[in-house]
Amino acid sequence: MIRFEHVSKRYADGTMAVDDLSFEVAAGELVTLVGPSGCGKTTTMKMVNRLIEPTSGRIFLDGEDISDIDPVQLRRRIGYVIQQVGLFPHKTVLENTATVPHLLGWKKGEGKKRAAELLDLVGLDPSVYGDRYPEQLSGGQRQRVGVARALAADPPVLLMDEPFGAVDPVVREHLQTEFLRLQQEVNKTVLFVTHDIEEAVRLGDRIAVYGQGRIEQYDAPAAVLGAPATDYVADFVGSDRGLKRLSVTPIEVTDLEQPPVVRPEDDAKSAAEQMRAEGAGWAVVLDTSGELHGWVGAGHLTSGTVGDHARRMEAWLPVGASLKRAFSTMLQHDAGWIAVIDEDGRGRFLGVLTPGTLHEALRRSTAADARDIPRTEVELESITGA
Ligand SMILES: Nc1ncnc2c1ncn2[C@@H]1O[C@H](COP(=O)(O)OP(=O)(O)OP(=O)(O)O)[C@@H](O)[C@H]1O
Repeated sequence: MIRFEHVSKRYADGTMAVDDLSFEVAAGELVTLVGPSGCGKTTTMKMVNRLIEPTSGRIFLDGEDISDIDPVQLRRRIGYVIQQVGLFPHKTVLENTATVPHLLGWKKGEGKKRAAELLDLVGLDPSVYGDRYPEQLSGGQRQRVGVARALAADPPVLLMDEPFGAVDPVVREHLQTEFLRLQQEVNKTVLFVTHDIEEAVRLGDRIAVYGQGRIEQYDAPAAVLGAPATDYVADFVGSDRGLKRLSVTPIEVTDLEQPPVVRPEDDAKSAAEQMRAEGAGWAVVLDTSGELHGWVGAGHLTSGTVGDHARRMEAWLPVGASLKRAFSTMLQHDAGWIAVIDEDGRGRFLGVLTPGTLHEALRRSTAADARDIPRTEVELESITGA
């Protein structure tokens, strides 16, 4: 969808902002550009909508060389969101959002209708916020209007330059979560500039880690964290990259252990014998439909049925949740294991994750496999990254 071919940019004063850049962003992909200040991220982005012209090399949009496209036409295909938002102070939120449809000559009613839909989509009720002026909004709300406005003409491509940079960390995380949900719906091709590796990892399908004017690594978040291509990247992602990687590695069914399973109606004493025979101190209690009922310790099973002694299972997660959530759930409930259930919300029990299997799951890192690195070769300092 977007392809850079040997693109360089040297400014008039001789600064080499971007040096022989080649990379490709697939349709519907969200790529984060991350790196220290001055490494050329913004220059890269502004070359896509021709706010800056490259000194050499070519950029293609959907196979078309963008230097052959009229800049005004080009920008209609590309939404642009920046940190300072740039809302018009004397226009209402609804008018601001309808700016591009208005410029495109849509009928007034159609533009406003579309603007209202988009405000809704970014979590701002148009009946509450539509008639306000930008100064009557919080920083986070203004950013949302910026995103809505960029989406108004439904461009296939979005360029976002530190769009959530000016808000506090809590609002920022909230905006990130909302944006990820929005992206699932609108499925744009997105270039997203940030200097925050956490944000890059959280949002990106792929991350381009910039050194000075160059991309040092272009890979999935788990690969960047699990197998940094250079010392520079390792340094940039931080010594706690093992921890960060927990948040981008999902629990998979193959990670799970299968503990002994008993039923609520089972006789307690025979269940205890069965568990001892298997060398297990506890078992998972499932009802007949395979749903998680709770758990039970062998030591309690002295009389009656298993159901009389079963305890509620507090520590559980759906499959696909991140290993970070798994670890955090273990800590929260002071649990040595957590139950993992079906994603569909019907609660079918799939197995348990223990600290040992969690560690293994982190080792197997899908990204390491994708890069043909044998799992056992993936360096893993420890899950605390020490
Ligand atoms: N118009 C310009 N003329 C000369 N040099 C420039 C110009 N614009 C940017 N630069 C320089 O080019 C380099 C790359 O700048 P760019 O804005 O692309 O970096 P960045 O990675 O986006 O940085 P930041 O995270 O601080 O926004 C920097 O050294 C910067 O000083």
